[in-house]
Amino acid sequence: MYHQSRSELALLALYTVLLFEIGPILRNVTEVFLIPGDRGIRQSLPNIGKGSSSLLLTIPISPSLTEYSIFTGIAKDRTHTDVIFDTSTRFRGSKGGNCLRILSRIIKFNTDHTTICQGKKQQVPHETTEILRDVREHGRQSRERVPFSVSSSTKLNTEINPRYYNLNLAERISKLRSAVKLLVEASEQAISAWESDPSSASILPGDLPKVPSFDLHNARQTILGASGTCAELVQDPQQRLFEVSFQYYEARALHVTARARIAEILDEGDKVNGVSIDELSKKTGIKSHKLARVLRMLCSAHIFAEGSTGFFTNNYVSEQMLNNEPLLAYIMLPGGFGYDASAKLPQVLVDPIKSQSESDRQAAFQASIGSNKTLWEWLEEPITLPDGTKGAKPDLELFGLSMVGVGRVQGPPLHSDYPWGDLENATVVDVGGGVGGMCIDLSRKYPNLNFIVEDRAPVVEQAPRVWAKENPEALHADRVKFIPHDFFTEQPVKNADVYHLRFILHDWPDDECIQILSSLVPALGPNSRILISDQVMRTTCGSQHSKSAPHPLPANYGLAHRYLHELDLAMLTLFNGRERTAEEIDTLAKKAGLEVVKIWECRGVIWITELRVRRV
Ligand SMILES: C[S@@+](CC[C@H](N)C(=O)[O-])C[C@H]1O[C@@H](n2cnc3c(N)ncnc32)[C@H](O)[C@@H]1O
Repeated sequence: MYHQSRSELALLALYTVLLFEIGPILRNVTEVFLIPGDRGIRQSLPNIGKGSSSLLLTIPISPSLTEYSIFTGIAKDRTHTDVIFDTSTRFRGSKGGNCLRILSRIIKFNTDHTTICQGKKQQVPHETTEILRDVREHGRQSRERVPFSVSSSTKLNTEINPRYYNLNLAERISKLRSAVKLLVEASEQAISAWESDPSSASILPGDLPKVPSFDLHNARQTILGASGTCAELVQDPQQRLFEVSFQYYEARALHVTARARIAEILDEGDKVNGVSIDELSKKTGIKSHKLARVLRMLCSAHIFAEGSTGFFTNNYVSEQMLNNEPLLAYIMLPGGFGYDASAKLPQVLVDPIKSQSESDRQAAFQASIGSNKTLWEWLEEPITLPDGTKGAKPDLELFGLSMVGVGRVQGPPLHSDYPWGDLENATVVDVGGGVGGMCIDLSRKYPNLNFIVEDRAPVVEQAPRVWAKENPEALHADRVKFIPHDFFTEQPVKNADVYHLRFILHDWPDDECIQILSSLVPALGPNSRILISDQVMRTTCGSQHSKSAPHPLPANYGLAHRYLHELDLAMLTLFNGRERTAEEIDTLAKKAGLEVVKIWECRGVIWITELRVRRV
């Protein structure tokens, strides 16, 4: 009786407080902590405040007003959005449980989602155990932190401090529902695109990727973006940070398997039951349990499959590595000098001189090789071969081949989504065109176009051999010429219809890009255009130059944009270069006397930005 009246008294006080003082705040409550016992709350509070939880207010069930004011005093210093209940030791028997139930009615939260939080090393008092049991009897989890639920009718608070945006549960729920809806709708779109064109659903190893229909492309972007948004909302945020921090091991695992040619070994073995890890170990020389762990990491990332324990097969993703040297080269490229350079990036970014530098001789790459040579100079440096003679660095060949690999995968949308066909028998000058990878593909698709491939002398020297294999007709019909040319000097081919630069500007800092573009200007005729084939960076904030992803996805489709950021940081690491936004390209263009007239959004990661002489 005594305890009953004390608890009722406490509840009355609490009810008054809830109604007049904290009622409005409770709309933002995202988590509830149940702190067992007076001593417990003192021990727990500091931990809660410093740890993972968030705390706005303590609401002691204890009738002790002194204690109450201590707790609210602490709470007032914090600007979080949780509630702590102090189930005082004064509540005995099952009264604590009753209090909890009554409270749940008053503030309309569901005790299913009450967080039970205990202070460190604290002994659970008898009555707390009863509360826990009481909670459990109602089909709840106990002693575990469970998110506090807000009814779906709860209105979103759009006026919350953005700092605590992610703590607003109502917003989180609404976002998750919208992301799942997008995921379902976009998946149906992808399925119907696959059903109307089954060849769009798969790609055979070695085939050029098919350019997807616009519907399928949009659906893919949305599915990836929505998956990322769902993961962000449901995953433990601290665990997510750990995961990203260690993510480079996924890349390392892929490099190991590409180097060891695992896909090919699996393809030669038993495709139904899989190849045993012992056999893989024998063929690669990598100790079996070590290789198994590397492979299992990739299986969990949906690359390779382990059908039964210790037996591996290729899957739809890993089989793309079969007999595809250019693709393998591009996969392995970031695993060598690129990876070594990336290890220096954190250090270089805080170096007072190097961090401020925009020079392509002061990037992380130079810190990793211990000299100020550019990547191009370093690649061309001869090395001493095992027989004592001088020869080319293996990285040089790998780089050349990898450009073919990336071009094959990312090129097709560039061929389809720019109106090359309207140019009829135009001349395309490929500036820094390598051996002409882009032009080879265009020459096959548009037989009326003519090409001039320009690059540094040692590169263009290799080009005729490549064309003789890839498109001998174009070579014999004199549709292609090769000119050694340094793109920092004036363009020798005048009045061409197209000056094309693929994967060029992103390799260079701004000043060099302005110089490259300025060197083209004197050659431009009235109908000349410059086409830049590079990634056009979009941020999560969106841009007036490209369509934003549907709400609630990040404007740039988040996860779908991941590779673009990876490349952007690779360019920073290797050259102090960058992948640029439309606004940044426009700024460079203007400084060179040009302007962006159109961004051609292509159905892939690279887009085409069209520049013309600036109208004054
Ligand atoms: C990333 S690769 C791109 C190659 C080609 N555009 C493609 O898409 O496959 C950059 C190219 O720029 C060339 N390059 C670097 N510096 C150059 C310069 N000063 N003048 C001309 N080409 C240069 C390199 O030899 C290399 O072929």
